[in-house]
Parts: sequence; structure tokens; C-alpha cells
Amino acid sequence: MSFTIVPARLDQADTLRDIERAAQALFRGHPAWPSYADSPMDSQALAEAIGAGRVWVASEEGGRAVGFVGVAIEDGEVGIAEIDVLPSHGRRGIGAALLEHACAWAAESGYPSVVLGTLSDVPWNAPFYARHGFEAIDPEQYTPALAEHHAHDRERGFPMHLRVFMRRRLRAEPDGWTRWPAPAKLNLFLRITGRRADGYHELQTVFRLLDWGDELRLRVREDGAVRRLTDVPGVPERDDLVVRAASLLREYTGVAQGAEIELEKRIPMGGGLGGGSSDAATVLVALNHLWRAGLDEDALAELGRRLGADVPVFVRGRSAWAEGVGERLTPLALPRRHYVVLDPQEHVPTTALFQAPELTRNAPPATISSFVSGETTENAFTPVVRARHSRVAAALDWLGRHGAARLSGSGGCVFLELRTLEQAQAIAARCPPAFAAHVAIGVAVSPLYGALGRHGGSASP
Ligand SMILES: C[C@@](CO)(OP(=O)(O)O)[C@H](O)COP(=O)(O)OP(=O)(O)OC[C@H]1O[C@@H](n2ccc(N)nc2=O)[C@H](O)[C@@H]1O
Ligand SMILES: Nc1ncnc2c1ncn2[C@@H]1O[C@H](COP(=O)(O)OP(=O)(O)O)[C@@H](O)[C@H]1O
Repeated sequence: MSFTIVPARLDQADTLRDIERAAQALFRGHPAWPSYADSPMDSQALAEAIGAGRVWVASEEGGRAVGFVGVAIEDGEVGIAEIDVLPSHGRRGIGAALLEHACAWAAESGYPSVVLGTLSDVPWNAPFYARHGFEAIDPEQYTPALAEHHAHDRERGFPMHLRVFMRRRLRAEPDGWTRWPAPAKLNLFLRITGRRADGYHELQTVFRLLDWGDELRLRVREDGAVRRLTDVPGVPERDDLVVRAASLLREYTGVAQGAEIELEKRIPMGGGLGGGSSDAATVLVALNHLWRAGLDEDALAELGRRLGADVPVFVRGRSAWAEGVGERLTPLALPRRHYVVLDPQEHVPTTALFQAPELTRNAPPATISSFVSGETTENAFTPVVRARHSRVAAALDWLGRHGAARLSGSGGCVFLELRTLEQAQAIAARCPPAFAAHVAIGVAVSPLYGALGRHGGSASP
């Protein structure tokens, strides 16, 4: 029997919980059984991990999920949060393949190690992980996250004499692939203050970067070719901003190398979350590093601006106040906030909206202080998009029942800002099936720079 390992889909969450339950049943009679049975995976946390691309399933031919692995980042290393295989499918190498998949993901992402908690006396636990290069961690050496897991296990009545935390040190992937995040953005407000001679609009906005987004895999090619290996519906290879970014960087720097690019798209395209722009910025920053092209941030941001108005903020990697067409940036320290982002799954064309006669394009300039005080939160596109796109209007209305819902960029995604993760999760959990909901945290510094640091570059923009 053959199987494949692919990112989990949200509609598989219940199946994964069933697999967990079936796998745990093997522990019946073991002293760990009561605490396992008492603490199944939290469904909202599982949905978020799937949405973040941190869960992979092993599927049989025909698509049935028979096992899965989920990871979380803790203290700068990757933790195996859960790994389960249906007992009926045990002893076929599925668990080993899932474990290796998670370790390869961690190595490509530049993490130094993978950790997990397991049972010392169960043959398919600690001895299995030891065969895969994991070593027991001395309790004296626990990281804060492991110490917390340990304390939590004790509290829930876990048999602590059998508890063992293990770590595997990683080496760079031998095939040369590296992984890089491309975060989404929200526009916390957007005002159009004028129109330039070239037809572009002068605007003011606040870009809030999120900890959630697309993921790119990059590998240097020595023959100078730039290739996208992933099909993106509606975007031919040569038009893809990732290919255009790589080609522009090559031409500008005269670097002889090329690149292979794979894309894991999660950010809805044309959703006002800046997905294509962020992908392009990630390619610029990552290939500048991998090709040792040596451009500084200003030069990369300028190349980014040639690709699109939203690219520079992702290159600079800080949530910011923006003016001009979005390239004049002032980093902004924003309070820690959580967001529910709804995708109404309706494509909203940016160019047509900028051309809409009813768009207010001569607003008086706002000030940073009027934004910080909470006075300025409007988005100039909202009335235009509401009138033209009924699904976006419905998403604004639904989310608006829970607070001050806003449009991001030219839409169609809409969002609500919340103080706590729990508030955001509770709203996302009630989201009608017509919209896709994501929960994300606003970040001061882009996760792209964390990845650059892990890959040996500078971790701060
Ligand atoms: C509205 C915003 C707000 O962040 O975001 P999105 O909704 O696209 O995410 C941006 O200004 C969009 O930036 P971006 O999507 O990079 O735009 P570009 O590719 O440069 O331009 C697409 C088209 O939009 C129009 N455009 C764009 C930016 C701008 N300041 N004035 C414009 O008039 C132009 O007609 C241009 O041809
Ligand atoms: N790598 C890419 N990802 C997404 N869109 C891309 C990409 N390359 C080119 N595009 C084009 O850019 C358009 C805008 O995409 P995107 O940046 O995701 O949305 P928005 O500008 O609304 O925030 C897409 O509709 C698509 O035609």
C-alpha cells in the first residue's frame, strides 16, 4: 500500500480527531491512558494549526487520511505537538514517514532541532524516536517551554516516571531546499489623498503585518534559470510575482545563479492581504541572501516598489505607517492585537476599484496621532466595495455584529481587531461556512526576518 504526505485541509479536522482517538485507544490499561483520554486536541487550536500549514496528513490512494503530524514552534525550535497513525495502519512506516516529513520541514525552515514528549516504556514511543535520531533531554536542560509542558503533565496526573522529552539535532537539507514565510498584511485604515500624473494614487495607510501567510520553498540553480514548480490557478509562471522578483534581482545584480521556487499559497489571491506582494518580497530578501548578492534593504525595497506598491513594506518587514503609493514607510509600534480575518471568497479587482468614479480620492491627510488615538479607522474602498460586491458586504455585516469590522486594502477580505486570542477564536469558530475564517496575531517584525536569521542572515530588518 502506498501513501502520500500532504498539508492537512480544514475539512479533515474531525477525521484527525478520530485518528487521535483510535491511536490513543492503544494506551488503554497504561498509566498514561487517563490523562490522554482526558485531553484530546482542542478543535480550535487544531483548525488554526491546519490554517497555518503546520499539520500534514498521510493519505492512502483514494485520499483517505490514515495518520497525521502537527508541529508548533517553541523557544526557537520545532515541537511535535501530535503524531498519530490509525492502529489498523501501524507497522507500515507511516509514522516514520510523517516524523521525517516534519523534521525535513523544520530543517528547510532553518530550525536547529525538533523536540517531543513521549513515554519511555512504550515500544512505539521513546525507542521508536531513538531509532530516528532523538535523544532524551536531561531535565536540567529543559527549555522554558519544556519545563512548562512538564509542569502541565504533572498537573494532569501523567505518570511522570515514564515521561521523557527528546530532541533531534538537524542538519541543513542535503537537497538544498530552504523554506521562507511570506506573511499577510492588513490595512488598519486607508485614505486616498490624491492622484499622481502617472495615474497612481497617493494614499495613507497603516500596514499591520501578521504571523500568518504563504510559504515558499527556494533552491538555488547554477544554470541561471528561474523556475516556478507549482501551478497557481490564474497566474502563468512568467507573470507570477515570485518569478518576476527573482528575474529582476538577477538582472539588477548580475548574479549568474538562478532558482527553483515552490509556493504554498494560503493567502487568498486578490483578497487585499498582499499575498502576491509578500511572496515577491520574500523572494527578493531570500535570494539576495542565498545568492550572496549583497543588496541592502533600501535597494531591495526599491526593487520591490517596481513590482508593486505593497512590496516595500514586506521587504522592510515592519508594521508601518505608509504614505506615497505605500513606499514611504515609518515603522509603527502597535499594541499586541489578535485578528479574525474573513475571506468572503469573492475576487475584488484592485485596478477597477482605484478607477471607480465614486471613490473618494481627495481626502484631507490624516496624522499618525489621529490613527493612534483611534479616530481614523476608515477605508476609502469600503463604500465602493460594499456597493459592488455583495459577499464582501455580507461578511462585513456578519463580522460587524461582533465589533468594528473593517475592509483590508481594496478587499475582499475583512477583519476585526481583538485584544485576546480567545475572543478571536470564539468568533472564528462561529463563522458561517460561506466565509473562510483565519485567526492571526499582528507582529512588529515580519517572520521573514526570523527565517533570514535562522538561515544565517541578519534577523532584524
Ligand atoms: C490597495 C492596496 C493597499 O495596501 O492593497 P491591496 O488591496 O492590493 O492588497 C495597495 O495600495 C495596492 O497595492 P498593489 O496591489 O501592490 O498594487 P499594484 O500592483 O502596484 O497596482 C495595481 C493597480 O492599482 C492601481 N493603484 C495601485 C496603487 C496605488 N497607490 N494607486 C493606484 O492607482 C493602479 O491602477 C495599478 O495598476
Ligand atoms: N505569487 C502570487 N500570488 C498571488 N497573486 C499573484 C502572484 N503573482 C501574481 N499575482 C497576481 O496578483 C494579483 C493580486 O494578488 P495579491 O497580492 O494576492 O492580492 P492583493 O493585491 O489584493 O492583496 C492576483 O490576483 C494575481 O493575479
